[in-house]
Amino acid sequence: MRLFLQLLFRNRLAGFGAVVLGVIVVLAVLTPILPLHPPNETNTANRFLRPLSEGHWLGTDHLGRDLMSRLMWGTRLSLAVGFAAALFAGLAGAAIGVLAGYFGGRIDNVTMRGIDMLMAFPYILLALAIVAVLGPGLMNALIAVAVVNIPFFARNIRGVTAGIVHREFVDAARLSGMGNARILWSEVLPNVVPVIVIAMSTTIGWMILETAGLSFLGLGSQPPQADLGSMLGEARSALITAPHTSIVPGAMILLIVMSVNLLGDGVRDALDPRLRSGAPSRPEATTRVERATAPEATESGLLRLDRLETQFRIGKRVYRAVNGVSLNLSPGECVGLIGESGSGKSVTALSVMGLVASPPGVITGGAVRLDGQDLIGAPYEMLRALRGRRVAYIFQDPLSTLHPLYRIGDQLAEAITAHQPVGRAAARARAVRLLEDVRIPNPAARARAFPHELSGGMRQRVGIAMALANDPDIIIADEPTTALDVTVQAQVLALLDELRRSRGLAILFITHDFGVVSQLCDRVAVMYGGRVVEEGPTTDLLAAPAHPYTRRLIACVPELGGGRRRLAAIPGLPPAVDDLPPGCAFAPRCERAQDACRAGEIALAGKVRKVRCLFPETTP
Ligand SMILES: Nc1ncnc2c1ncn2[C@@H]1O[C@H](COP(=O)(O)OP(=O)(O)OP(=O)(O)O)[C@@H](O)[C@H]1O
Repeated sequence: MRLFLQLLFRNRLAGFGAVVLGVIVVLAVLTPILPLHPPNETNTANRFLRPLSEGHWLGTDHLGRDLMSRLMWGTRLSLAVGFAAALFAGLAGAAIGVLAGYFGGRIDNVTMRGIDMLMAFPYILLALAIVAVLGPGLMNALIAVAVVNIPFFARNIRGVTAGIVHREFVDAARLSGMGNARILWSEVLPNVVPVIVIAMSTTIGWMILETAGLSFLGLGSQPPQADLGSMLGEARSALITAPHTSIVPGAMILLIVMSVNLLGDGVRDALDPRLRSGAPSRPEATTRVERATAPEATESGLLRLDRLETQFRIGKRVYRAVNGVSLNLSPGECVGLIGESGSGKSVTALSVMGLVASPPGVITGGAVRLDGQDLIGAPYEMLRALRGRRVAYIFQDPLSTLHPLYRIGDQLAEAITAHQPVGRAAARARAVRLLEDVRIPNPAARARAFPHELSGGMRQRVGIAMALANDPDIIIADEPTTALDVTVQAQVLALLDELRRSRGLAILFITHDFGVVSQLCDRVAVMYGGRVVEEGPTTDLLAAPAHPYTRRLIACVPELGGGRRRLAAIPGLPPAVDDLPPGCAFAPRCERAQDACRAGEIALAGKVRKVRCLFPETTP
């Protein structure tokens, strides 16, 4: 709740809306005890008094009634009707939507066709028809406004529910023996409630306006009772001679609807978890760069990362995800980047092509040089031309990177035409050849399949084919085999190794599996708390790890046939990157740590074997 309020008030307009609406609601609630004239007390001798007249701050109307009093009572009524209509429409629409989306089939068909019929009538005409049948009156206006808004909620919620019911956690609930009612209550509803709240918060303003509209036409509140719409309706005839009688209720409607809408937008942004980590704005096309100067190039290489720093800034917190990483990748070389979850491997990889989402990501220092050319801060068009063509990515879960509604052949062809001026037929033929290259059986037929029709291993091969589509020089593979079983994993690794050798590809391979590293990588860099703590040729590093963290990490790996060896889990937890300790980040978990380790910066020392440790296990 605190986080929600923080996010809400970080959006200044939403905060303004909340304050204005809060004041109006408090005044409306307190109206019966405020020292006001009775709202319906007429005094024709005092007709159309101007604002700031004695005893009547806002003046009087055509019957001499105090406008301030009528405004407060009218606001109270309009707010109550607007909120009640939104609540009614929201609950009824959500109930219909959840049931239709969850049960699908005939229930969905019947209810949604009914909803379609309601939507086929012009909105206001339907409201007028309902009031005509029920008769004029505020309660009937409320019912009419609520009913015409039910389809909006029903359709929205039905769509969200239909998307949720096929998700794995709902299947798991079914498998665990839960009944429909329990699944609806504990699995579906919690996912739908934020959508209902968001839809309600953004429609309350409309409902207040619509009720005011019906009252304006004489179909809502009936004299002498005042709501904002009926006040406007009564003031219509004196619009020119006594404009304040219209301006007062009109300004209040404007204030209420504006503040409700601003607040509703803020609630929507604050409830949307995707917007929580960043300002409610569109992500930038490349990662934002706030770098003072680029460091001097120290070594040459195909891809060279020099003291790269990437942070996430969320409110006042700064997460130093990548904290001065240097790496070198030569043509045909495979470098492994290994470390515990959260050590900054993926953010390092994404920073290379400016793919870290901004906000909240910012590259604050260092350089990424491709053939000597610095890519940090490069124009978007240049990065776009390089992405996929010179540097391609393979991600862990191909199901989330492949478009579910397009055939894989078409997606591959699209990746090709994004960078190469070839026709559709040539791109399709090349797509089939790529599938063949990654050893997919019957590639021509498979090119016509959708991603969900392939097995996990095959999907990952498609991911590799996609990365190869434009003959890149470098592939950055972010845990491409983690989701696969060991046999498929071995096949995919063998394929990557073969492709590397046959095409001279350089590979940056991110993993937390030393077995994979030893199979594939020439060199390996170990990351901890956003920094490289050890680096060197794979065989040397595995045979004699120098950093205590590397040694402990290797000791965590179970060995087949290794007897009843005790698995040594590393005590403690990885550091929070928004609160890194001074000195060595591993010191709090290290049995060799001494005071000097906590005193200050420790350099990555060495030439071929490098280690960032004052008391290494072995001298590299
Ligand atoms: N959008 C974000 N907002 C805030 N912090 C983030 C965001 N993305 C990543 N981080 C933080 O950056 C740090 C590095 O994350 P990263 O994804 O690079 O870790 P990783 O080593 O690749 O882990 P894994 O092996 O689990 O993928 C983590 O502490 C993570 O919490």
